[in-house]
Amino acid sequence: MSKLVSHVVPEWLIVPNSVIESTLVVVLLSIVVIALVRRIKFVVKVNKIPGMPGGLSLIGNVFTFLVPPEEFLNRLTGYVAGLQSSGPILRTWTGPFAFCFLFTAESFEVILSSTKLIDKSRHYNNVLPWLNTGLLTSTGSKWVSRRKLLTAAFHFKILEDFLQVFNEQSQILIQKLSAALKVRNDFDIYPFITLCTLDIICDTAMGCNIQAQSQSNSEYVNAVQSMREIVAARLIRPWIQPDFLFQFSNYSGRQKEALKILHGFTDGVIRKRKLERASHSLDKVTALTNQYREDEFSPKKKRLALLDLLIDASKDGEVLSDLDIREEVDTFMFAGHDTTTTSICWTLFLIGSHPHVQVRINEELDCVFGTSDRPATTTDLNELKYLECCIKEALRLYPIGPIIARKLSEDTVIHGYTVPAHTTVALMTYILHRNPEHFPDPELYQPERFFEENSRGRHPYAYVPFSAGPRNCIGQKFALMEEKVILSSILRNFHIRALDRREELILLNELTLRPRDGVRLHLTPKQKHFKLNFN
Ligand code: HEM
Repeated sequence: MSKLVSHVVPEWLIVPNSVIESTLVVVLLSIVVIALVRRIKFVVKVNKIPGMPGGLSLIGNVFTFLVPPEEFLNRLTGYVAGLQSSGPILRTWTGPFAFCFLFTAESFEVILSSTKLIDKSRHYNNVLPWLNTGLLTSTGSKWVSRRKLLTAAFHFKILEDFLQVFNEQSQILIQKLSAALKVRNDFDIYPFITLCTLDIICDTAMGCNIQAQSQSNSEYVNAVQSMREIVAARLIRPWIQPDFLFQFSNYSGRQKEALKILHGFTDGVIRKRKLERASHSLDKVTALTNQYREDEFSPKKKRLALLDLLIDASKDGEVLSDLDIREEVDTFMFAGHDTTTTSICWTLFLIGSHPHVQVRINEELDCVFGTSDRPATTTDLNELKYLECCIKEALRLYPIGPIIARKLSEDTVIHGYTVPAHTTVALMTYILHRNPEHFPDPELYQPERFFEENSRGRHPYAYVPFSAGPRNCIGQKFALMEEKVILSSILRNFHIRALDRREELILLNELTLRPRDGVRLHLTPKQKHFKLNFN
């Protein structure tokens, strides 16, 4: 063989095996040394930042936070808030991963206003099997182009179109609550609101009516619920976060089943919508917006859905494939219903715990609607200013995303400390919103804080329930509009009283910050032409 080679390759080009081997060893060693030096430099840089006490070498503060789910948020926020006096930024290690907790408006501004620091942390990976890299999870040029495209979908003209859905579904909700009242006056309102917002998001995102409020046991509704639970479970159980370990857990099979239903459903809706559009020769968004038409899922006239905009923008697969469309529709399904449900429930709980706030809302509702039971118009919603302050103040005390996490793509100076690239920064909105400098007596529920005259001069990053900057919540106007319609419908029909006290509630930071045992309310139907006065 070597004779054969020597015929083909000149003698001087043949390198002895020993030289190849030693070169390989040198190259490998150099790679290891470079990686080691980089790692040491990284650790030294991170450790210059004021750290959390009690960390162990190699595993850091992992055990500090290894607590049952219902204790996690309390433990974390209690710990970080208690250490605020040691500095405006706090570093910890969980295993090999460096974390910095941020809780000041100034540090939030550094991260959130940046157009470069847009990478989500690895904690978001748990939703990838469902959402793939849609708007919530994507980064780089993909996120930039999708954000531009999808911003059009939240144009106020399109939102006005959705008002009809918000009103229709709120009406069904009132019927469901009235029916429930025939059995008992106190109950957990959470499941009622969940099904209502699920119906709304299906209709507005996909243009189909799944009638979750009427058939709460539908396959799709159950699959959404399953995924919600699985993603939440992975968030608080680090050992099932890596996919190769997750596949051995009990959740894996359940996730496969749920995804089959969820993706199958979205695929089906996209296919049918495309066929419909082809048969109607509807390829322009404007044509669709102006032309309401029959929908196979519902006998009623239908309006434009977010899906239509995506199909339109897809340019027959040139710009977006069916898979691209699906990941965005799924993202809206995920980001657009649990969030509003939780926010509505917290607002109801806080209004129901503060009778004087409810009296003021009733006065506003009387002023706007009188005794009429007509649906809400855009003008009505603009006039519900006090109700809006109630929603905002609830989001201050209970931000739906109490922690937002980013992975730094470059070294970043925060409060004079250089936080190196690859560190995860955890923005603690829950603590930020309780800073007495911005919100005196921070634990009090005072919607008046958000009156224009009281908000003037407040740091622009002191209140960020929808995040802020280029990666803020794309659905915030949608959310506020939907919440105002649902809340005003409930409060026009019922007087509410919260049955639990705030200090008794156990908070769970799953996908959203929610009370573990729901929101128990006592509902009393309002008499027509009879004004309730609780002074
Ligand atoms: C009260 C209701 C809501 C709250 C409090 C809320 C809050 C947030 C927050 C804090 C973020 C940033 C998350 C992060 O950076 O990790 C976000 C992003 C997002 N939200 Fe919302 N959200 C709400 C409702 C909605 C609705 C109704 C939709 C859609 C219909 C929606 C769609 C999205 C999307 C797609 C993103 C990702 C945006 C991007 O990265 O460009 N959200 N939301």
